[in-house]
Amino acid sequence: MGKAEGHKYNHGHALILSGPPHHGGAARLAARGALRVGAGVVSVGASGEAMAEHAARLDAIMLRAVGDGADLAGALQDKRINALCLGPGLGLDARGKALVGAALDQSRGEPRSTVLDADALTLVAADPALFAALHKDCVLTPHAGEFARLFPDIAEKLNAPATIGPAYSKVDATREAAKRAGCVVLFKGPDTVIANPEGRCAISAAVYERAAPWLATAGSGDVLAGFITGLLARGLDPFSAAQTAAWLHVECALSFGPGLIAEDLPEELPKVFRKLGL
Ligand SMILES: NC(=O)C1=CN([C@@H]2O[C@H](COP(=O)(O)OP(=O)(O)OC[C@H]3O[C@@H](n4cnc5c(N)ncnc54)[C@H](OP(=O)(O)O)[C@@H]3O)[C@@H](O)[C@H]2O)[C@@H](O)CC1
Ligand SMILES: Nc1ncnc2c1ncn2[C@@H]1O[C@H](COP(=O)(O)OP(=O)(O)O)[C@@H](O)[C@H]1O
Repeated sequence: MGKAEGHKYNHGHALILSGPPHHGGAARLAARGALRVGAGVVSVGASGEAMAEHAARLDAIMLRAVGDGADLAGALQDKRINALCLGPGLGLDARGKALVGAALDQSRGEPRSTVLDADALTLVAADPALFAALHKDCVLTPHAGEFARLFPDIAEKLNAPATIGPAYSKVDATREAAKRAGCVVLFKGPDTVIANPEGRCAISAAVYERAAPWLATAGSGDVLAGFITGLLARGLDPFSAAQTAAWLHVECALSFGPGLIAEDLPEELPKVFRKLGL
């Protein structure tokens, strides 16, 4: 996690796509998370109408005009952009859907590491073609509601009362979902489960001495999506990026304590890194 050498582009360029004007907070939270976790460059991609709002709120984070899917495809000609995040505050309109389609389009060659969260998950759940376009460098970060939209049959099995043992668990559900999606799935909650399509699985539990109920605050999931995107930009593989981000997310909450709001999470990272000796 330490930054031993190199210039900013050696630490990756993360692009966070934002949605309509007046809904930019979630994307800015994700961008701040990506920057604090160590991506060398972070940009927010916004439509023309949303640029002024972002410009008034961003300094170290750069801004790039991304009006539609073609603009995103154009931006991705820049191979230094090595991680994408779509979903936080993206919206469910035609532009949001076109951006998710362009992000997942593999016809340009090597697929980009891509975090799909929030509205992007709802869009993927509603469109079989988008679901089919998911690839091994994607990370899906559903909460329970989004998980049920994406994998209704798996959620039904998970939520059914167990009549004979062993019960079908959140670990079973997340592994099955990752296999079906063909990518890493991070199923959020106090008992966050991360699985990859090959069956590898990790649990990031925020319970007992690691209980962090303050994480149940608007926007904390957006910051987690940003942490994962930043770690992907830094070159971690999807499973390691998701696992490390989930652990750091809880560490930041524990370090800050009660009263936490989403904005505090990225700002707590330097303290957590110092404690780790980085
Ligand atoms: N500061 C900002 O700018 C912020 C902006 N944000 C942005 O807002 C947009 C909408 O995001 P969203 O999360 O509010 O709505 P969405 O997921 O579409 O539906 C929520 C419904 O799902 C259900 N549900 C079931 N289980 C659940 C669970 N574990 N956790 C949560 N929900 C659960 C539940 O239904 P219920 O269980 O109540 O029947 C609930 O009514 C999106 O773009 C996001 O990025 C937010 O990130 C906040 C900060
Ligand atoms: N009681 C809890 N204890 C620990 N972590 C929690 C708790 N409730 C929610 N979280 C975590 O907080 C985050 C909430 O994300 P999400 O539901 O997407 O909210 P938002 O859309 O407002 O950002 C997830 O990382 C989840 O694991």
